[in-house]
Amino acid sequence: MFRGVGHVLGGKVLFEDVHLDVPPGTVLAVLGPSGSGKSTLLRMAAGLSRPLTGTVTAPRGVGYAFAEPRLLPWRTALDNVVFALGRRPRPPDLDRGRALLARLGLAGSEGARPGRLSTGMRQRVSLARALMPAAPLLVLDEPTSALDVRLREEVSTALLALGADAASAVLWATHDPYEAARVADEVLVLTPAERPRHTFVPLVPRGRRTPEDTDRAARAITLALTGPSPTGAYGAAAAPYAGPPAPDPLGEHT
Ligand SMILES: Nc1ncnc2c1ncn2[C@@H]1O[C@H](COP(=O)(O)OP(=O)(O)OP(=O)(O)O)[C@@H](O)[C@H]1O
Repeated sequence: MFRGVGHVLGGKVLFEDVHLDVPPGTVLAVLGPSGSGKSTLLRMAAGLSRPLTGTVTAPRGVGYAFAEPRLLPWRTALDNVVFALGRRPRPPDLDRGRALLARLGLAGSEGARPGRLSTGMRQRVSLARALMPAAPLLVLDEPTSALDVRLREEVSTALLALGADAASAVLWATHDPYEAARVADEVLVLTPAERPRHTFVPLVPRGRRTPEDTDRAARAITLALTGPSPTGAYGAAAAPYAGPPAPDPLGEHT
């Protein structure tokens, strides 16, 4: 997907020589301090902008949930969701749209316009819209940032079931190391250090991950975000995680 990608914005080098692949059915979480380039990298992955150096191969279909919901205010929640198809919705499309909204806790709000919804509800409508096309690439820019703790867990579980477990490749930007450690198969940290500008944190496959693995990985990610030597810090903690990701036995591929 990314081959030797580097980018500069406003005179600041955001990343350089990034190589990454996100296989179908897996989640790559992207973390980094505010302004480190997460959204920029996500837009490139979707083919919405070009890198200064290197190449990006974007798939044909992309479901994208931007950091701000960007809903059409004159359309209902359901109309906003099915709008993602870019064609006149058929009855099965409307059924799928309703089911996605229900899965994200919005049953009963299908007919509401965005102005009548809370910030967290609008965020979930935008997530349902991104899921609607069941695209090969799902890009989620801080998808749970407007949700309370309980909803964060519920919505991230639903996103995994409807995204990665349905065979999409998922790019998921977040500020939360614990969320990344729970949902991702691999983590890309845009580091505040000058060198390296980015580091990858591999994780125990989701189907085999214990709560202790998640806690350990969250600490490793936090170290990568803050520590001067992320590779060294993770190296010690990472030994039990080594090995390629195995298929998630809980995943229901359709
Ligand atoms: N159009 C632009 N022109 C110049 N600089 C820009 C432009 N867009 C973004 N930037 C800068 O690029 C950097 C990366 O921005 P980006 O939105 O990708 O960061 P981010 O990691 O997603 O941040 P946040 O966590 O705050 O959402 C920032 O320093 C930002 O100021």
